[in-house]
Amino acid sequence: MAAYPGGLSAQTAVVLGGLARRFGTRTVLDGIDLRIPRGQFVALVGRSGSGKSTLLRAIAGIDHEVDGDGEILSPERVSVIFQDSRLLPWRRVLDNVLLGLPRRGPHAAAAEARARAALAEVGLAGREDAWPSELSGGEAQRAALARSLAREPELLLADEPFGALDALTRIRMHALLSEVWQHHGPTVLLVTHDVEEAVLLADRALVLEEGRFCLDLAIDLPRPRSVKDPRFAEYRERLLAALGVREHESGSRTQAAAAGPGPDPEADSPAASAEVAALEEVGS
Ligand SMILES: Nc1ncnc2c1ncn2[C@@H]1O[C@H](COP(=O)(O)OP(=O)(O)OP(=O)(O)O)[C@@H](O)[C@H]1O
Repeated sequence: MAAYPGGLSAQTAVVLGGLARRFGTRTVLDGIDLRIPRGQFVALVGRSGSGKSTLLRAIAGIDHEVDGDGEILSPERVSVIFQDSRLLPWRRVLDNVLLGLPRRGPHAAAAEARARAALAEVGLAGREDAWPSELSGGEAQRAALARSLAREPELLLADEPFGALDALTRIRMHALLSEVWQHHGPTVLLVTHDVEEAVLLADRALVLEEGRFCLDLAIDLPRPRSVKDPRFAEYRERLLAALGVREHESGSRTQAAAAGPGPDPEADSPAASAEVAALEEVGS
């Protein structure tokens, strides 16, 4: 990626001009223009294979084979979380959160305090000495979020971080991410299949289709947000329409516009459904 003419301003976290990515003869990203203001929560939605992860990897600086112009906050201010927690199994939870942070010297005590505070913030106080194998899927993702928070990122890139979680855990994670964003105010780019996740959490939803954005939608809903708000349904329908999904195909709740991992069947039990309904207000 070449430097962007004009570069980042103090108000901008990401700026891309004509970003392209080809794999052999196949063009996956075809001239993406994007400017993300600092502090904005952006959801990146698209069908499976539309190039969401490819775009996130380009922004994260993991993929250097991209063409076009762009400028992103420097890597030490960017943190990435993935669908799997990527915790190192041979390190205890606290040591995972401390990865890459100073363990010795004048900044070690402050780093450990930040790591412990981040674990407390995600509800894992008391689990610092656990091994990753002792955590549930949701706890592991919370530990991954803590690892990001401990770095105090200005840009948080999240590639379907809740995609492998059951419905109930996913809703709890929505509330947690919403709180974290409101408390710390990082810029967030969240890749998701789930249009309801996008409308619950984001200020802006981008729909990627055939290598370009076919919709750039400002989501102007007050927080805390509820799926029961009639305007919520309007945003949801607009996103589904952009994805080419008709209402009767979309199902009742949080249906992915494209194939993704299904919810845990146990989460659809009557007790779980009641809890889901109670939890559906994010950020409340
Ligand atoms: N390293 C690679 N080599 C060749 N093709 C690739 C490579 N990485 C991605 N692709 C292709 O690029 C396209 C976009 O992939 P990408 O993972 O970005 O899609 P996605 O929108 O994130 O999909 P999903 O929602 O299923 O995760 C896919 O067709 C994929 O096969």
